[in-house]
Amino acid sequence: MQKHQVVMTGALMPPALERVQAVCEVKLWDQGGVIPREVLFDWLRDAVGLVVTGKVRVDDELLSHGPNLKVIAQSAVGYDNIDIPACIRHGIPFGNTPGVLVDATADLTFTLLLSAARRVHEGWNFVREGHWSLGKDLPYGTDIRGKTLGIVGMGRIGAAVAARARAFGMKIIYYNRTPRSDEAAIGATYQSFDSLLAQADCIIVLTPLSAATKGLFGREQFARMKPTAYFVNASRGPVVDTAALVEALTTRKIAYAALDVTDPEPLPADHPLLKLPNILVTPHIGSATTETRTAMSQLTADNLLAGLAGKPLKACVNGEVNYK
Ligand SMILES: NC(=O)c1ccc[n+]([C@@H]2O[C@H](COP(=O)([O-])OP(=O)(O)OC[C@H]3O[C@@H](n4cnc5c(N)ncnc54)[C@H](O)[C@@H]3O)[C@@H](O)[C@H]2O)c1
Ligand SMILES: O=C(O)[C@H](O)CO
Repeated sequence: MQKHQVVMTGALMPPALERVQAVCEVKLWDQGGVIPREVLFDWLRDAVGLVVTGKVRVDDELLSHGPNLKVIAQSAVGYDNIDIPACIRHGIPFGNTPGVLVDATADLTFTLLLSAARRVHEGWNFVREGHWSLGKDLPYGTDIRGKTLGIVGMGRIGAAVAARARAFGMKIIYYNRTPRSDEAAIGATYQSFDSLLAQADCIIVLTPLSAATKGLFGREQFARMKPTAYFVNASRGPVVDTAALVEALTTRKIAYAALDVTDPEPLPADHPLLKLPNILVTPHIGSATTETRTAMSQLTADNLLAGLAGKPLKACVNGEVNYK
């Protein structure tokens, strides 16, 4: 039986990769970094399937180099790098990985808040430098019990963060594109964006990146927050204006930031954010556990194989596409 020609811009986890390789001839970019665009264009010429991992921009230009593409599957829930209208124009279904990464990402997001509030990483650095007693170099942290948490983007991951925050005794308010009909079950109260900014002791951002959310947090928004506010971003870097965040942290418009995502990514070693004392940064590891990355890879393989068979994808973003 002739195998399907598939391009992968990075490896899926072994069990999923093996499933795909059993029925597909896979051209895999395994040299680290982002696959150069010219290489990708060349590889796409005969491909019927494309698996995207990492920062690959899928647009009209790319799709025009893959005239035989029947499906694109990305191992991530966020798809701000994919031009969905272009996929529809080219008649290509696009699949992502919602749901399976909710708990891992919510765990990491809440860990960022706790680590920042309790100065965990600073404590560790302090001990490694040979210190022990608290002094001016290791200020007290802050309690989160009884504090107001504002979640911006109350979707799947936002609701899972709310469940964790409830267990820690926080009061939860949220701002979303539309209020949720199940907010009583989530234990959160809808607020306007400005009201949330003014009331929250801690703010967690979990919206997708879109035209509406790019730069949602800028100078004006940081100025509206409490000077004691903790700010956590686990969505996408460009939802925050980085220069405005640096200024807000430097001038203590807000107290502290913890970021799993930044703009740019990766942050250059000499970036101003990394020089600040009141920040914690992790390298976009929200979903990075073995179990979750395996589940994401399996769902990506499911989407790919369904698309190659001309069947509806398990998780399809552009469900209205006419299957080739
Ligand atoms: N740090 C990581 O590793 C990591 C992991 C997974 C997801 N993410 C990011 O988290 C995002 C959310 O994932 P999810 O599965 O919870 O998605 P989701 O679609 O379930 O939730 C997103 C929520 O944001 C809301 N929203 C959209 N636009 C908005 C706007 N303009 N203003 C206010 N709210 C808005 C939506 O109504 C929805 O409730 C992803 O798109 C991705 O960018 C990051
Ligand atoms: O969107 C996602 O799934 C995460 O950011 C992993 O890339």
